[in-house]
Amino acid sequence: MHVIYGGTFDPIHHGHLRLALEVGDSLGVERVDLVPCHIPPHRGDTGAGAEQRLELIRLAIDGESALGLDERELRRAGASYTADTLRQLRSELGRDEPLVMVVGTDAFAAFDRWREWRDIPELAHIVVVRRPGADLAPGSEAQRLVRERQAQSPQALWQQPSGLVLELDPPLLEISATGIRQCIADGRSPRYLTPDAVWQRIQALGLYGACPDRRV
Ligand SMILES: Nc1ncnc2c1ncn2[C@@H]1O[C@H](COP(=O)(O)OP(=O)(O)OP(=O)(O)O)[C@@H](O)[C@H]1O
Ligand SMILES: O=C(O)c1ccc[n+]([C@@H]2O[C@H](COP(=O)([O-])O)[C@@H](O)[C@H]2O)c1
Repeated sequence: MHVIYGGTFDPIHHGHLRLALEVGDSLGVERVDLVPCHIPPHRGDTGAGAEQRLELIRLAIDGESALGLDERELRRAGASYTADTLRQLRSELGRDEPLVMVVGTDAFAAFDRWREWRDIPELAHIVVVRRPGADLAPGSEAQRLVRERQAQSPQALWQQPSGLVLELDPPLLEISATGIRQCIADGRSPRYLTPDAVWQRIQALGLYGACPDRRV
């Protein structure tokens, strides 16, 4: 089974890292690959450039064998559409290997606005992680997909290559990249929200309004 977890990761934080470990444990896989967006299709400019976000992820997962980094979206020009990423992976993995994408309910709520979203369940399973305050709207396409394709257990995802939606409700850390960017812009330290190595590099690069001369 191949598991990917996509995001803007602007910047990566302990909420992302913890979630990836929780999902990997629940599914029984050895590794979850983080897939940073190059150009997010759905939001404005990022605070840090693609290569900078990538560098921060490398620092965050250094020495952690349960987390990997898949750089394919950064190597592709233009907006990073998930359907393109899954299609590429499917052709590499062959048609029988289970492929899983992980997404929080905040991002999945707008699933029917993703490019070629109807193709995605044919390419991969979807693990939807329930995030507090981001329930799927009743009657939405996202909720319909969860109902119609619901997997009864993580084991079910091992039995077929794609097509199921598994809801997970692991303990989550209430951390957001927006909160971290705001904290730094306000001149406060985001320590303990993101790995120390990430925060040190953010300061050294002066990202998100961090002042390189005033290390905290
Ligand atoms: N604290 C968290 N715990 C679990 N999942 C999270 C957490 N933060 C983000 N996610 C999930 O990680 C994926 C990537 O999220 P993203 O990179 O947008 O992070 P974010 O912290 O939500 O960023 P921003 O605040 O800029 O929107 C999404 O599927 C999102 O639901
Ligand atoms: O493919 C799309 O059209 C699409 C639209 C919105 C979001 N996504 C993906 O959803 C993932 C989470 O997005 P975000 O905004 O929470 O970082 C990330 O991998 C995005 O590429 C993908």
